Amino acid sequence: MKQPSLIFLTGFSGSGKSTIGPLLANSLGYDFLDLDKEIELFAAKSINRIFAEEGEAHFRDLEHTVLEKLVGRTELVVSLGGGALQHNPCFSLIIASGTLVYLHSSPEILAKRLSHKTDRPLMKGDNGERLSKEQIEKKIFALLEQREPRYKTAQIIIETDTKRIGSTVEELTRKIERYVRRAEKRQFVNKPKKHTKSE
Ligand SMILES: Nc1ncnc2c1ncn2[C@@H]1O[C@H](COP(=O)(O)OP(=O)(O)O)[C@@H](O)[C@H]1O
Ligand SMILES: O=C(O)C1=C[C@@H](OP(=O)(O)O)[C@@H](O)[C@H](O)C1
Ligand SMILES: [Mg+2]
Repeated sequence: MKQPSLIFLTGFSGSGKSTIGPLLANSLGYDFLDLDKEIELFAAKSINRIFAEEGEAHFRDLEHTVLEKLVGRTELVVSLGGGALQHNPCFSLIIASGTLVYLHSSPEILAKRLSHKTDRPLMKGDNGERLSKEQIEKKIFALLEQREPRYKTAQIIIETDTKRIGSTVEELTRKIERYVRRAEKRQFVNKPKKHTKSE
């Protein structure tokens, strides 16, 4: 059953899911999980090593395995990895289980935030070499074109480029509280009535 208060944060690498997630959970009074961190605990190895030693397909299977353990929970914020929605079993599970929130950032801002990072295997060259900011921007444009359609299926979409992190958290808290209240009310109204013996 879909749990409106099970909040999934999606968006491209660098959009702020892992940074904003815990702050948002605290503001909502919810628990928080970072799916990448849960995968690293489950696999007992870093994401870079999973990609290097077992490949992206295995990483996507791990994403699904770990996601299955947390669906059904309520009052929880989950920061997804940037590619989770592209794997059909994960996408189906996420949209059936909770509320999807898309943190939208421009490719230019994403490239700026990612240009000094080494912990995103997909932002490296084919031989694992570091890329220039321009090469990263090119990769972002290509991947975003593939991924944006599923990001945009989110029930809540928020711009992060020009806002301070605190403002994004405040705006998201208001939007999510309003959305969850209305969704839970709809579920209550549509809930099949129990027939008493006298009827
Ligand atoms: N709204 C923001 N403004 C400025 N820097 C940000 C913002 N969101 C994230 N960052 C920075 O961008 C980098 C990536 O953020 P992160 O939360 O890891 O993104 P994701 O989990 O979506 O890949 C981090 O260094 C973080 O501090
Ligand atoms: O874009 C992707 O496919 C990925 C994004 C990463 O998470 P972040 O979005 O937190 O960087 C992590 O799941 C992995 O490196 C794959
Ligand atoms: Mg992250």
